[in-house]
Amino acid sequence: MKKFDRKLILEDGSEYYGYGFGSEDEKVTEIVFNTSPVGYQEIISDPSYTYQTVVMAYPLIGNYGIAEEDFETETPTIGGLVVRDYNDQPSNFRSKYTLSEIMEKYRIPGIYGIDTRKLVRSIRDLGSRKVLITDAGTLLLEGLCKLGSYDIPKDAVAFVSRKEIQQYRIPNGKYQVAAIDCGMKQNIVRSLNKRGCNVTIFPWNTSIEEIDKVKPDGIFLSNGPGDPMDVQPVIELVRNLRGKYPILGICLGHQIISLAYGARTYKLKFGHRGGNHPVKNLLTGKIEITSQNHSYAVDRESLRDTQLKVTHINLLDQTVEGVVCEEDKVFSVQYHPESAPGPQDSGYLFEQFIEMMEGTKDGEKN
Ligand SMILES: NC(=O)CC[C@H](N)C(=O)O
Repeated sequence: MKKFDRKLILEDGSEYYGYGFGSEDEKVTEIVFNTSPVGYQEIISDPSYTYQTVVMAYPLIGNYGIAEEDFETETPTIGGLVVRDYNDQPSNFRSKYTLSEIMEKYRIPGIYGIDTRKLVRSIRDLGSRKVLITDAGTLLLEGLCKLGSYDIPKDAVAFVSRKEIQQYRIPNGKYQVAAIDCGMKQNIVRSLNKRGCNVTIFPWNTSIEEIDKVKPDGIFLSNGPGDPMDVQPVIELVRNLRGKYPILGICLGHQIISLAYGARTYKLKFGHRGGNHPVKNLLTGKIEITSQNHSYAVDRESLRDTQLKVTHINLLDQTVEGVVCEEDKVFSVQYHPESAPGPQDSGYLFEQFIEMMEGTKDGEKN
């Protein structure tokens, strides 16, 4: 048997030996798991995974390679990737690179040959926690010291957000959407463009004056990494924008909206990451199968004293998955209607946003 050359050390002292792929960097990150059977390219390039190492519960990863058109961001920033079996010989006519090549390019360490069933169970039992990905020869004590002395940075949104305004215009675009980039996935831009929206993307710390200048029909608040409480400037921005424009928020954007209206957020034990989470739409009674990727959730009790109403709940653990303030034309969801690959049940939320913008265009603006 080939000799192990890399390993994971977790805060509880457990070690998992395997083989390296991607970059050989040593890193401390937070360990989480994702249960989607496909979508590893979108996962490694989703900015929401900044400073996190993802364990893929599905055992075979890499087999369809990497396609130029499928990146969620130009520069992937995920912390690391852990898989059971890595396939370095993709078979797919769209594939341009192997997963390992891209992970090497963006300095993302990978490890394969790991008992991912055991590791996922340990994350479920003990929760998400810090992990060191390192050479197989690193001593356990040395690794534990590194884990203990390193705090995961809180600047993830500032790190991944665009530094300049960027436009994505389409021929005959009917609506102008101003998007606040906290780590925005490209498929959200594609989803809006496809439905007739020009999108102007602003850095996370933009001012309301800058946004007003483009005369938007609606505001979009993006997904993004880290704790929503760490992005106070965006929470403040939403307090000023609400009531002035229709607003749609996704994931981090949903948490930011809830905080702006006075609700609270909290960290889940190990979060929700996968492509088959059932969510109930309380307004229609329908159930959607959704794609999810989050560690934090909005506290349901804390919404009571706000202007927000719960619109969606997760049927696995009853957590809040969507809210609305009808008066202000503000709504948001914790999951991903733009998901690709993934269930398409929730695409109607973009149509709902467009209807709100259409209503406002007709002179209903508050
Ligand atoms: N995908 C996201 O936007 C994630 C939001 C937030 N960082 C969380 O983990 O809950």
